[in-house]
Amino acid sequence: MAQKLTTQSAAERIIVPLDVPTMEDAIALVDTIPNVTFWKVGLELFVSAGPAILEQLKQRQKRIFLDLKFHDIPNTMAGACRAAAGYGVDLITVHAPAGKVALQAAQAAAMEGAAATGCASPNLIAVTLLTSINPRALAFELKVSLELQDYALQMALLAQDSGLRGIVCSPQEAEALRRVCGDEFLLVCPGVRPAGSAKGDQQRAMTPSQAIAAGASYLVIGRPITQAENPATAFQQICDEITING
Ligand SMILES: O=c1ccn([C@@H]2O[C@H](COP(=O)(O)O)[C@@H](O)[C@H]2O)c(=O)[nH]1
Repeated sequence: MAQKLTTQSAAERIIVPLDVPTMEDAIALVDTIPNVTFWKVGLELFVSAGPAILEQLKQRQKRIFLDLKFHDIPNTMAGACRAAAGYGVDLITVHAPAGKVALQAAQAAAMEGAAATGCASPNLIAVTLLTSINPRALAFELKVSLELQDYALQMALLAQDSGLRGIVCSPQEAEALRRVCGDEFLLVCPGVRPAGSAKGDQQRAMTPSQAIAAGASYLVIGRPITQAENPATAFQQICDEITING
């Protein structure tokens, strides 16, 4: 039976993305929600602010998910992961469809990059299928003939066979993937929406407590928190929802 979470342990399972255009906006947001312990730096902020934002987060003793979703040939993936691991971040993303040789090279290079800089090894995790893709887009735009759940499973197994520590997946696939990939494999789930909040571009969403019950290791929850009138209250309400309904 799943263990009941306390409010604090619920808070530690939520990663909040800093999807903002500047370093100043990012720092303001971090300081607005002091109870958030795990922040995600994605493409928008890293392209605009560079690695200096990672230093700011470390100074505040925050955990960091560097979500740059590398997808390239093996040599380039390896170089990017080696460099990213040198920042001393906790999680790094790549795309699973880059293929086994690229994923293995990325995993080995991340370990080398961490060792060379004396940083703790990051967990490299692979995006199975973006949570903005629905079954129709998978079939008719991406021309993938597998059912969405089967495709996500194949990508998860590819990541696991390549030696990665986990995946990014929708909470809708989490239960099946947890069953197949086992308890130690990290399932990091975006596409999480409290009941009644706008889905935006997320196509395969679940509520926070449903996602935890489905087996998610971490939830990535952005706009329902960061665009709320009071982000700290919105974060607290999500922690409470997980604690009460989980
Ligand atoms: O499949 C994926 C992979 C990454 N993301 C990222 O998660 C957050 C979600 O933000 P919301 O505001 O809660 O929608 C965002 O930074 C994405 O880049 C994802 O949504 N889906």
